[in-house]
Amino acid sequence: MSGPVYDRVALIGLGLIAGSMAHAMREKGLAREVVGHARSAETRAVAREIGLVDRVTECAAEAVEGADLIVLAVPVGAMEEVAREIAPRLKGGATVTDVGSVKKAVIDGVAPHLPEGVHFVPAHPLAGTEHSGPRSGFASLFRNRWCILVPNGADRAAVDRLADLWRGMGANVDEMDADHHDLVLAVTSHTPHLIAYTMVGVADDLRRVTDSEVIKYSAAGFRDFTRIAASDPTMWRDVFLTNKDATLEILGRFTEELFALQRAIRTGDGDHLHAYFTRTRAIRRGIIEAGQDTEAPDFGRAGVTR
Ligand SMILES: NC(=O)c1ccc[n+]([C@@H]2O[C@H](COP(=O)([O-])OP(=O)(O)OC[C@H]3O[C@@H](n4cnc5c(N)ncnc54)[C@H](O)[C@@H]3O)[C@@H](O)[C@H]2O)c1
Ligand SMILES: O=C(O)C(=O)C[C@]1(C(=O)O)C=C[C@@H](O)C=C1
Repeated sequence: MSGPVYDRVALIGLGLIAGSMAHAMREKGLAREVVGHARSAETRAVAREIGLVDRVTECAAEAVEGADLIVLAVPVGAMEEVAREIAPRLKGGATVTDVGSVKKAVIDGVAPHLPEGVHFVPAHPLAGTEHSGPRSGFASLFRNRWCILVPNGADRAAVDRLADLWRGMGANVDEMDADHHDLVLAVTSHTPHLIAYTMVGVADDLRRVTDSEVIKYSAAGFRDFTRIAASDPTMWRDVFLTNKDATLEILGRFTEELFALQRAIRTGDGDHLHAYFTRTRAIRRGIIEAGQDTEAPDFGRAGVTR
């Protein structure tokens, strides 16, 4: 990609995702100017200290003035409030996007506030870490990861331009409708996070029995759970409050399967357990063979046998 995709980009909320976008856009020269708004004086001070963006504003509406692309990078539950605040100052022809982990609730909250002539192209980069805040971003976060756009009838040229920005930051781009996105993410991200939170909570409840052994001897599986369970509480509270139906649907299925496995353990039904684990192992192997786990170590691929 050559040259900037947008002249001025405004980032609202300067945390992990906005910070990573700022680093990536700067590294690849994708925007002529990046303006950032943060609510707290502390975040604004850090953003200035590390030179995260070209200009930091105290007021969200001031940040979006004259911007060609406005990125809402706040927790899902704060999107509507921010949209209401910036709406009167948006430039005609500008594109508003968001990076929220849930799409239907964001569309319902944001779209009604945007004036005619402003394009709204919701997006969700499937990339993150358990860290948050203005120091947590890094330029390579989106490299070889998916970014899902949810155009919802938006102007084609505006959608394609946003797709160019995400590709410029290293992501692969796909499109989906909002309900489908929310169901897929309930399976691949939201419910797994809830399970990790629960498992770490259970271990913590048992800490008097196990002392610190759970942490000391934690094998890779539990260590991964603790990493996931360290994710931002505000962000995840909002995810579950706004993707309620899909998460409850998947949780219902999950508990049915869990009860079946629990029964197999109690009754000593080894065939059931073996057949189940064989099926799930094939799924992991399929992901690696399709080259869809870019972080899998080589020995993971080499270990795939039929
Ligand atoms: N962390 C991830 O793994 C990840 C991945 C993909 C998408 N997302 C989504 O991206 C969005 C941002 O997440 P993040 O990880 O960058 O979070 P973060 O906590 O690192 O940053 C969010 C920032 O928004 C600010 N904020 C909160 N309410 C605000 C308001 N009303 N006005 C202005 N600023 C406000 C917070 O102070 C914080 O600085 C969320 O909607 C999240 O669902 C997160
Ligand atoms: O790796 C992590 O820390 C993440 O959990 C990132 C993750 C995910 O579930 O994959 C979390 C939430 C997002 O909306 C997108 C990505």
